[in-house]
This record gives sequence, C-alpha cells and structure tokens, in this order.
Amino acid sequence: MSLVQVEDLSVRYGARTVLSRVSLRVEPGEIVTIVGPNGSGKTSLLRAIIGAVKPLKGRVVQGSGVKIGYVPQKLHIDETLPITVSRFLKLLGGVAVADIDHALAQAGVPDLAAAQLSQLSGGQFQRVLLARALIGKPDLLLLDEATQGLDQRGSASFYQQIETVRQNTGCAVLMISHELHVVMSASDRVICLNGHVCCEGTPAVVASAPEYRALFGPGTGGALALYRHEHDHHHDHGDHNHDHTEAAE
Ligand SMILES: Nc1ncnc2c1ncn2[C@@H]1O[C@H](COP(=O)(O)OP(=O)(O)OP(=O)(O)O)[C@@H](O)[C@H]1O
Repeated sequence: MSLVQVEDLSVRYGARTVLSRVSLRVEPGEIVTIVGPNGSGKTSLLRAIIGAVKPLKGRVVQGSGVKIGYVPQKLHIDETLPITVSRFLKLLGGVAVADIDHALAQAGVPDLAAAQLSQLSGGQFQRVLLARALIGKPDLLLLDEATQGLDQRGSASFYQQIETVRQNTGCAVLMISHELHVVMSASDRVICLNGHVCCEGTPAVVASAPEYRALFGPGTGGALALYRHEHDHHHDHGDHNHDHTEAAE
C-alpha cells in the first residue's frame, strides 16, 4: 500500500494553473526528492498533500492510518519572544516531556530542550522543526526546502540526519531540495517538476534525462559525477546509494 497517492492533480490560483495533472506515489521507507525551478509548483504540491491547498482537479489519497509530519520551508517566530524549545514543542498540545526529548534526540539535538528558540543557529532551528514533525511519529515526513539558509556543510549534515531518522523510524521522506548534489546522493527516487512531472526515476536516470537537462543544464550532470567521486571516499551512506551508482554506469 502506498503511503500517499497523488492522482492527476491540478492546482490553480486565480486564473493561473501552477500544477497540471501531477501523479505520484510514495511507498513506505523510501526517500523521494522533488526538484524543479523556482515557481514550478513544488511547495503547492506538498501543501496539496497535507490538505492546505484545494486541488482544482484530481485527488490525494492517504493510506489508511498513515500519519504525515510536515517541516515547512520557513517558520516566522518573533525573535523577541522568550520561549524555550521545549515550550515551543508543547504548543502542539498533548505532548509529553518524554516525547519531546525523544523527538529532539531523533532530530540529532538531544540537549536543546531548555534552549531559547531565538538563540538557536539556523541548523539547530531546522532540527527543532524536524523534531516537531517527528513528535507525531509520522510514517511519511514532508520537507519543504528544509536546508534553506544553511551552508553546504550544515545542509549535508541535515540530510544525513534525515537518513538516520529514516533508518531509525522506517519513515518515508518526500522532500523538496535545490541542492542537486545532495539530492543525488541522498534520494532513492527523484521527481523533476515544472508545473507537471517532467521526468522521474533513480537519481542516475533523472540526471541523464533530456527534460531534466533542459531545466537544469548539462552542468548538473556534474552533480552526479561529484556524488560518484565523493562516494569513493565516504562510505557512511546506506547501501541503496551503491545501487544508484551502479545504475548510472
Ligand atoms: N497562495 C497563492 N496564491 C497565488 N499564487 C500563489 C500562491 N502560492 C503560490 N503561488 C504561485 O504559484 C507558483 C508556484 O509556487 P510554489 O511555491 O508552489 O512553487 P515552488 O516551486 O515551491 O517555488 P520556489 O522554488 O520558489 O519555492 C508561483 O508562481 C507562486 O507565486
């Protein structure tokens, strides 16, 4: 059973259609990344999946009992607001302290419960948002450009945390990312979106698809090359990455 199934989805704002006949599925445990140019409808797609945007046509079918955790692109918090991480997470309601501690540990920031939200670094803040999404023990985690504003090292480390979360909880991940080299190394499947699904498949298949190259340019083939090269030196990724590399060759 798919965790979520998007069928022939179209989304329109006023007179403007931003998504046209998009279909996709996410299966248990997989990491799927959506790439696409600015304004290609990536956020609208995730928002349609969580029910925050009403489709013009088509539908989103959520598997029975499937729980979704959502990490938004941005969350504006008043910097002058004195609130600890723990209190911020309690705003979700009905959350036990043990659940907060567990979620923070899963997000890789076990010691932040008492920290002031306004004093966190960008990377720590994103992990707190990840912890917030993990509190409900989701089967599917949706991440909307969760590493925006982080430096390369910070975002690489964030994606590694996502992989760890997947390993520890078995949850699937559907994420939007602009960081092609990370996408290529961290995803089981890539969906290239530009108002419609241009192409999809393993990172290797998508990187060599003409539709993808037309959008991102031939230079992005280098993203995969970079990944392959880096992979020679880092062996701390999951086995599925080997499959991608082999598929590319
Ligand atoms: N609530 C809204 N009302 C009207 N237009 C909207 C609304 N939300 C998004 N749009 C427009 O729809 C288009 C798609 O936006 P969306 O945020 O889904 O794209 P995106 O691929 O996530 O973009 P980015 O990469 O820049 O975040 C954009 O042109 C945007 O301006």
